[in-house]
Amino acid sequence: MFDLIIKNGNVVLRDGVKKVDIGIKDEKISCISEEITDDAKEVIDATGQYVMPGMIDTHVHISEPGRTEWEGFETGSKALAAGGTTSYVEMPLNALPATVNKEALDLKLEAAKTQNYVDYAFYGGLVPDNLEDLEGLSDAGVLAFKAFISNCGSDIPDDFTNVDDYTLYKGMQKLAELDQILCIHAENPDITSKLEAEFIREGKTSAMDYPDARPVIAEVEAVQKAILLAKETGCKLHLVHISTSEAVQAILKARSEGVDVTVESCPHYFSMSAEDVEEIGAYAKCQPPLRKKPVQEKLWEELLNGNIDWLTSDHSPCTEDLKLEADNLFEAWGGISGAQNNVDLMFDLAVKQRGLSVNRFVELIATTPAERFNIPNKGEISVAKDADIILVDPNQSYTVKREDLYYKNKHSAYEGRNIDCRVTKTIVRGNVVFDLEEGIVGNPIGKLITK
Ligand SMILES: NC(=O)NC(NC(N)=O)C(=O)[O-]
Ligand SMILES: [Zn+2]
Ligand SMILES: [Zn+2]
Repeated sequence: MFDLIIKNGNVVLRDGVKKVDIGIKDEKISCISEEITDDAKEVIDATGQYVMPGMIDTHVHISEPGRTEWEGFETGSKALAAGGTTSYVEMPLNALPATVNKEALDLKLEAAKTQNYVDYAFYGGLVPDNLEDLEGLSDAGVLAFKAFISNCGSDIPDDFTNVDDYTLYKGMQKLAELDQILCIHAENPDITSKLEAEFIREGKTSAMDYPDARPVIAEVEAVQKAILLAKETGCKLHLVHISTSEAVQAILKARSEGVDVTVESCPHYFSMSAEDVEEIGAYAKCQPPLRKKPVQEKLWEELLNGNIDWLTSDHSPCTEDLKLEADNLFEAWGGISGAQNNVDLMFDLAVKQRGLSVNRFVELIATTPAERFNIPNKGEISVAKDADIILVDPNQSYTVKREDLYYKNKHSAYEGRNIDCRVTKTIVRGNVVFDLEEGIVGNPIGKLITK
């Protein structure tokens, strides 16, 4: 007797898409077979839909505690569930205090405990003056670490701060010893902050000016620095939200020379360009910036050629006033609320419109991040793995509407956009947590994942 059987779906397995049934028992996938006729407490008919592992979103900012008016674990994890994410890793910045020592992590753990609808894990931060705290964070189970080679732009005392070169060097040495991955936001802070100031002085603050104030070279230079230090220290490196082909190429070159480095990008870099920001406005502002069309097209080539390892949302929410009340785009909060539209949007754009294979898509959203972050029980539909499964209907279309968003602040750069694909069910360890008809189902059953 199974707890749940998913029947008749096009199941995305490692070696191809197959029409098979999936039997789930005690939160795990216990049987995959052409036809399962056994009894089950519940049967889901997935005819006409893809059945794939849920997204593992390794880049989410939930700002709780401390900035709960921006986002919280309950609302954020509901949005993730509704968008087809079954696990996420929470960034060490935007909450107050930032997650840069064990005490701050404990506050996160306490706040997260009873509110998550999907499984979750945490990053620790690497900031100036916390070299002594890295081991404690590692021992407490953070999945990886995060640093900024970029301006964090906050002078609030408990907020996150970017690393200086000394901290980066010493931190990487320490993280190599601890066998931890360091994830880096890479944009040269000197170039970007001084260029931005210059552009503002000259009144050049349009959507098309913004990427020029944070130019491609700022990303490439910071990526090169990170690579150089990773090579020297032996630290495992991951570059987050990469926005340019040039940076991807630098990473590929380093990997071919033996550096242990991976790279992510985000749906917004593929779904919107600087030209679109002119219409959408500050909702679509982020760092690194959305690029102009020709730059974006080169990033698309990298994705389609298999050169980007995985996709993340970089869900970086805020209250609406920080988007709307800024004097100009340069002053608005940089961060896009995107947790709820990753799977459907990218399936539409990459698989349906540009011919990416469904198997490659699943590697990008689930299999590769699970392997890189060493989450051995997730990321794949195979026997004995956690039953973290989503149903994706490639034949449904819908328009993104404010009232359907679960975010604490219901704004999105995608509001009004039509998406030709839809997540219809999200299942976390065998529990349906989202159903298109019913919305969020049941209680917050999300569990902590530790290293
Ligand atoms: N403080 C942030 O959340 N920053 C984030 N903001 C973006 N991406 O615009 C990020 O990941 O850098
Ligand atoms: Zn970042
Ligand atoms: Zn981020």
